[in-house]
Amino acid sequence: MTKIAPSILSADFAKLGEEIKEVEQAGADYIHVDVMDGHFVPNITIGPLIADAIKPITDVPLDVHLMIENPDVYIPQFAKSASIITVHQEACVHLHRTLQLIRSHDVKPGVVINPGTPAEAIKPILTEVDLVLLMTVNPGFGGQSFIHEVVPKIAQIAAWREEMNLDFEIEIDGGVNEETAPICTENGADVLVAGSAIFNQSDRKEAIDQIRKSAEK
Ligand SMILES: O=C(CO)[C@@H](O)[C@H](O)COP(=O)(O)O
Ligand SMILES: [Fe+2]
Repeated sequence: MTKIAPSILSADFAKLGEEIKEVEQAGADYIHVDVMDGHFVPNITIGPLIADAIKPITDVPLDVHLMIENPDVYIPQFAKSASIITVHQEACVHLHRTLQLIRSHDVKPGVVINPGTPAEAIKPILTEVDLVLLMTVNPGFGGQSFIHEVVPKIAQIAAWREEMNLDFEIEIDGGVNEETAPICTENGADVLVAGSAIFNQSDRKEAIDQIRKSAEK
């Protein structure tokens, strides 16, 4: 079954705990936590203190998406609450070492690439990851439109996974909704991040069910 990871970037931060409980009860598979530093991307969001505060209120694994420069400095802090930590290839000078650092903290390592980065940039480290996250928007903000030109990269990563006999998950992030979800899964995606398509709806269960149903059509 397709996994759904609600991005709390689009939640109401004044009642974040309730928002997380609601998507947990609605069947969320991961809670997607977007961490932005105002340098790697032009926005500032959540730090480790918020991730620590969320952790004890939910049984859903935290999928922490680091959109920050020098992620190595902050990995030990996020490792206290995260089940998965993803780092951008574009932000890592020593990507292989950073992925090993994440695993050394007993957290699943994942790698992310922006829409403008070719799949080839991460081929040499696919053996090191539990998850590949493909951005279908330029990172920094929720509510943007899905960039369709990324779709062939989903299929490419899925093909390499099979050829190399690996079993990492493929996650898609940005502009995922009922219309774009099936395009992702048809091409090999296992996990769909959705922020505005879930939190902008009053009935979060209905929103998650609809995305999952259309993803599996
Ligand atoms: O990482 C990011 C944005 O940089 C995402 O996780 C967004 O938060 C997804 O939001 P929607 O496009 O689903 O509204
Ligand atoms: Fe994200």
